[in-house]
Amino acid sequence: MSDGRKALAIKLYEINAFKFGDFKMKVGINSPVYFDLRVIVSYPEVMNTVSELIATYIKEHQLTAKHVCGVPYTALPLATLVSVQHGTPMLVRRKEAKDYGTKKLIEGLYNAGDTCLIVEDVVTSGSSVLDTVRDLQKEGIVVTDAVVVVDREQGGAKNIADHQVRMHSLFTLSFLLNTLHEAGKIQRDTVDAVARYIAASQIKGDGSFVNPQQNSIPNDFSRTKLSFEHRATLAKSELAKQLFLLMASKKTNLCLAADLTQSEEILNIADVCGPYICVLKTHIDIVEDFNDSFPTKLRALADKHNFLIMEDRKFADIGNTVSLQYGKGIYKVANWADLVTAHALSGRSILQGLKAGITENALDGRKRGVFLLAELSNSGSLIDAKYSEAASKIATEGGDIDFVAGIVCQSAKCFHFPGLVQLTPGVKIDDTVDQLGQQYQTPEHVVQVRGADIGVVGRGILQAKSVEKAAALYRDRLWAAYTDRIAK
Ligand SMILES: O=c1ccn([C@@H]2O[C@H](COP(=O)(O)O)[C@@H](O)[C@H]2O)c(=O)[nH]1
Repeated sequence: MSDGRKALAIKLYEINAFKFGDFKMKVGINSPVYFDLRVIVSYPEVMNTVSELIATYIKEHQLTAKHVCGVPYTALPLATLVSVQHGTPMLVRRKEAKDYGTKKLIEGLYNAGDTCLIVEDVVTSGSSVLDTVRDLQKEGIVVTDAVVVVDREQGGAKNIADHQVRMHSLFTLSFLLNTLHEAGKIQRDTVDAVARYIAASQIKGDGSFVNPQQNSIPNDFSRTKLSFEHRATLAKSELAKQLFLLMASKKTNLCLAADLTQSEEILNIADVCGPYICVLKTHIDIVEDFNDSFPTKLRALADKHNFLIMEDRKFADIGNTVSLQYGKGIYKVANWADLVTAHALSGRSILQGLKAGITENALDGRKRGVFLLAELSNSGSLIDAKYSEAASKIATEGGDIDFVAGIVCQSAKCFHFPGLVQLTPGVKIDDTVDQLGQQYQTPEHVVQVRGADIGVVGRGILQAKSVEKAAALYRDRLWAAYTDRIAK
């Protein structure tokens, strides 16, 4: 059972059902760790494993009951599988009574005095389990046990036991953290920081906190407080990991937007500014004299100065077209760009399309990654908060998150996952706007207020008298803003 549980713990982490960051909880405080077991319905093999583990647990501990009931809503499909596997009839608790027909809160066939076992996904304070227990008890149903997938160890087990219901868990938070640490997925620091946080935020049966000071507990996992080195250990994408480590070792979070139309100009500026940047960003379709040797020369400079190349193509079509645009045509972007940008407009298929565009020719031993656009820097952009949220969801949930290195956006609130890189364009020291809608902020503002990990500078460097001095200045100010941010 233990090996099966360990494998499942790692799988839950890999599919982002278990994540680190800064999450607002139902109990009113923010948490550095969050379980989102809703995602497992998209992974039938995970659903199967979880429900089999619950069924085995019930059998081994002889938790026999006449019915099984899932706490709405996430645990409902799990309870259904357990019911079918055990041949135990299910009861369904409605969260609100229908205002027509039977107006019942508990659906299914039962008699007063019947026993019922509760199934729940995650327990924090235990209040959701107790709400279900209460509604069952109102019908005269007897509840003595609840099986939960994850016990966050914040007092829920005791609060539930105070109502004469035993809580059994497949996983405690400590077990999950230690398993991930043993498997090399997270650092000891992460385990210790979460443990400190959980110990300091124990919840009593009435929903109040044991430690009245709990609101002052710092969440060490707010992404803007973590170092790039630490965030590299939490990244799910190889390119995000590489970029965090590159920034940390080279001490630069400057991306140069090389928006020039002649290939020689781009190569010259890449050579001069290379020592100061972590990423060089191109718009290959503005280059007037493109030929096949240009990407080869640019790659050589990227290797010489240790920076990554990002083609800011902002792909936005259906998956099939995007795969052709990425891998084929004159530019064959997939062959030379470490990173590309893409709009989230067409949904998840954009990621699948891009992955499909990486052809045999592009397999040079390097990984590829994408930055999804969740916000734009220009005035009058049609992107709204709902769109940004949906875009960041695509970047953090689902089977292709290993391909997403980061998000292009303008605000720290846009996403929470510390394993993604925030790239923020619109950085200039001496202007606030251009003639065509671009809006600029200072390096300090984008990093410390807007949450940028990388600041993108184009004309601020390209139009300077000395591009090298300007690159050094932007590098210094962006980097100092980052080091101040994590020191505070
Ligand atoms: O929201 C966005 C997304 C991308 N960009 C790109 O960044 C640079 C900015 O250049 P500046 O000269 O510093 O204005 C440019 O390549 C844009 O295509 C952006 O500005 N805003």
